[in-house]
Amino acid sequence: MTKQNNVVVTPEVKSCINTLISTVVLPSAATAPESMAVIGGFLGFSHNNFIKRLEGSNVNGWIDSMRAASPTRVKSSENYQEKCSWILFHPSALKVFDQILFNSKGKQIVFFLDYDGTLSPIVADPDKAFMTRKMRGTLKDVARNFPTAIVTGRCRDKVFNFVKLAELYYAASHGMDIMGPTKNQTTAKSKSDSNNKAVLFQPASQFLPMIDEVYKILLEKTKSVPGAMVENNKYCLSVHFRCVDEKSWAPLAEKVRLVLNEYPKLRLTQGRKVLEIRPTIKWDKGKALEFLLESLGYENSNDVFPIYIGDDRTDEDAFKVLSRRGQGVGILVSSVPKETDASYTLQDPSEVENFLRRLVEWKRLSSVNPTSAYRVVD
Ligand SMILES: O=P(O)(O)OC[C@H]1O[C@H](O[C@H]2O[C@H](CO)[C@@H](O)[C@H](O)[C@H]2O)[C@H](O)[C@@H](O)[C@@H]1O
Repeated sequence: MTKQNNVVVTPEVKSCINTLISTVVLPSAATAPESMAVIGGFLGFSHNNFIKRLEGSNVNGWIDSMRAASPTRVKSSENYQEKCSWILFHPSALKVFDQILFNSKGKQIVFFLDYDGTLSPIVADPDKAFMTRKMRGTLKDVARNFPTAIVTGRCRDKVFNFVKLAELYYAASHGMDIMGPTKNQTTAKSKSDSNNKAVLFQPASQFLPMIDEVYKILLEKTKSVPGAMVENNKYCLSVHFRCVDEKSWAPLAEKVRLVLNEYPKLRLTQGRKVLEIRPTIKWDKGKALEFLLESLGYENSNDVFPIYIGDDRTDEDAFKVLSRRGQGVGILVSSVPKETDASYTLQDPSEVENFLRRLVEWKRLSSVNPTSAYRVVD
């Protein structure tokens, strides 16, 4: 493995470069894919069709964005070239595992993990997004070795019922409900709630009545759309359209828009086949990450190496924070090219489990024999 201009050149990357050189750098005019361009010796491509913000756009914009969440298949050759370009800039975290370890040298690794699509596979029924037993075991070991937080759009109770580990931090409802570990002593500044749990921060409490009200209205308004489902995530709401026929996406989006017109203090964002309704406060997963780092005593510290793993658009706020701070790494879970501020990728939750397991194993070896700490642990 070699490193050129910040791009890690694995054999896979090398093969991609060769393919790209033959098909893009020296293309015949007829075959050059429109979306790709040679930029300063490197290859880039337009991702505009992958991400569009819903806020402020009209209903047609919303529908485009809902479609963009599941891009239609491009021709397989184009798809391969696009993927090659993407892999160059966002290599697999498993392939650059040693480099990540090297960069974390002497620093405290802190884990931030999204839930749906990261620790559990995406399934049609949100109530059945179970984590495997293997993942839970690995997560338990991760938390034994590193401060670990689940950062999710789900409400705290629901995600806790899936994860069932009291030793973790939970930043639920897109970070609007942050709780510390209840099992072991935590160094984070906390106060106790009525159940004697270490509640750290709930910046949107005043929105609870409004969210409840809108939940009831949306349940009523969307019940005529087959497959639509409204989920109450306490400080935010999810309107799922994964099981809705594409023909009904526009009417569904219109119904949601009409309801939100009456609530200017709520905003709409989008996740994976889901419209997310949230308070307009300036709070997101990125802010939650910063809050937790501060609570752990790493506000202005260079001695910390946060690793954030997530699959969703909402995780991009956290990737941006890491890239702005120049600290740690963001890892996007995706098997297809997406616009992202993450540095690395993992394909699916089983690769996430593999990555976490390797870090636990490295930690075990390094405490047994500190000199072996930065050797490959395959
Ligand atoms: O921040 P996350 O932990 O990724 O939560 C984001 C949303 O995840 C859930 O929805 C997603 O997963 C479902 C189960 O696999 C899937 O059916 C749905 O299409 C996905 O969007 C959750 O149900 C939402 O409430 C979260 O906001």
